[in-house]
Amino acid sequence: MISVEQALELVLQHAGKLQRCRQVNIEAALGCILAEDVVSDVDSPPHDKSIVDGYAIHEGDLSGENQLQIIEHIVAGLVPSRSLEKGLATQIMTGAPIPTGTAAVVMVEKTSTQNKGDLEFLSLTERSIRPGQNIVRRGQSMKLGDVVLRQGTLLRAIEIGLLAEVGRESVWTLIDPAVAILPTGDEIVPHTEKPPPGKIRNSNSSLLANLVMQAGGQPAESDIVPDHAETLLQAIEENLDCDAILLSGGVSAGVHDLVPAALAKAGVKQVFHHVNLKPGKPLWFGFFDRGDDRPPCLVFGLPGNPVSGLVCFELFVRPALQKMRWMKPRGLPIQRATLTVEHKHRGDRPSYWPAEYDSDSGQILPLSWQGSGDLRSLTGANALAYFPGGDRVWPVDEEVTVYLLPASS
Ligand SMILES: Nc1nc2c(c(=O)[nH]1)N[C@H]1C(S)=C(S)[C@@H](COP(=O)(O)OP(=O)(O)OC[C@H]3O[C@@H](n4cnc5c(N)ncnc54)[C@H](O)[C@@H]3O)O[C@H]1N2
Ligand code: MOO
Repeated sequence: MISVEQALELVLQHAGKLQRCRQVNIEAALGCILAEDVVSDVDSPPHDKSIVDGYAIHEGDLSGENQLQIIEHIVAGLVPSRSLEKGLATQIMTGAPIPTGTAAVVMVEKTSTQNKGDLEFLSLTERSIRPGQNIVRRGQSMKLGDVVLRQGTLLRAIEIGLLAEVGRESVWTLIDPAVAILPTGDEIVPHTEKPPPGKIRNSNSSLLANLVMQAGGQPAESDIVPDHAETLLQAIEENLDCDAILLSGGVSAGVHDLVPAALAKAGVKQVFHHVNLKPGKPLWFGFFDRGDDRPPCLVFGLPGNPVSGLVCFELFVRPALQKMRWMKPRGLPIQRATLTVEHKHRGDRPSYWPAEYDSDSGQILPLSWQGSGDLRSLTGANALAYFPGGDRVWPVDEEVTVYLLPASS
């Protein structure tokens, strides 16, 4: 049986960068991948500006000893109309353009003013003022024509703010990977129904669809596919145009585990079946060549047990979606953490055990978990703790590797 590392390498060998793009308004671009280089149409700041509320002064007055005559008050949105000379000062607000002849700006807190008739005078309490103090030069953070965002960038709030700063109403972005979700099994009923004896609700479609969305994909949930070879084949064929298909169930050794045979019949080429991990061992992976310039449709036969499906998604599907979206296929972030309780590991398979990670203390608590069908215990999990294969007692304070599950905010 291949290892997790070998399986991931094979998955990534077959995952290709998607190329189809669409234009979106920047208001709707959060989480999208930028498909163009973005160039600034302005200098930022657009003028030499003050970074404090205060007074602009001339280089002849940098000693701070002279009393200066205030000649103008520049509030936000105004531009100075008079140049500075020795003995003159202009009141200026944060962000306002400085008058020509300005050598430095002194913060208002380091000044006092005095009226003499119609005239207003400024005294400075600060001495030996540094030339250029409190001034940011035009174009210091970006210049007209600079490439400010590169193709392939994930658009977060920060990048969208920058798009607004360079005047973009819309941008070209990558179309999210289309991911079909096919739940299989005669025992599965829609989650909106009360399951009769022997049946179980379909929780995997909701779980997987939301994992896909969290990973930047566009899920399409299909109806439950019964354990019937022809129906299964048809459901697979209908979805081969997608960028990926996630089947759930029917990949282990049961009499109704029809998925591998149906995939072969649909022309999906098997790359591997079974990976040395727990939970998730029966994972099936293959690809379908779509016969055009698009990368192949990746097909994952996920084990039916919800936690097995979740673990396989995080270890293999997430990195594949990252690669499709031009990102580094890093998968989940990894940390080292110390165990808060002893953990007994049994079995040859390396395990990914649901756990609660505390980033403040760097500690990890493996949860009391009843196995791959027990999704309920994972409501307290924010991580998977990794234990290599082999029977071993892991003592308190021993360091282990943990994979951090994504938070939705
Ligand atoms: N003889 C063997 N039996 C099993 C093996 C094995 O190697 N040899 N592997 C076990 C492991 S490990 C797992 S994991 C499961 C996975 O089996 P399948 O992928 O074939 O999944 P099913 O048998 O169809 O279902 C397993 C389990 O999950 C429930 N399920 C299925 N679909 C859904 C759904 N959409 N929503 C919620 N729950 C679902 C299903 O009812 C079963 O309880 O096989 C072991 N057996
Ligand atoms: O992986 Mo099964 O993956 O042990 O439940």
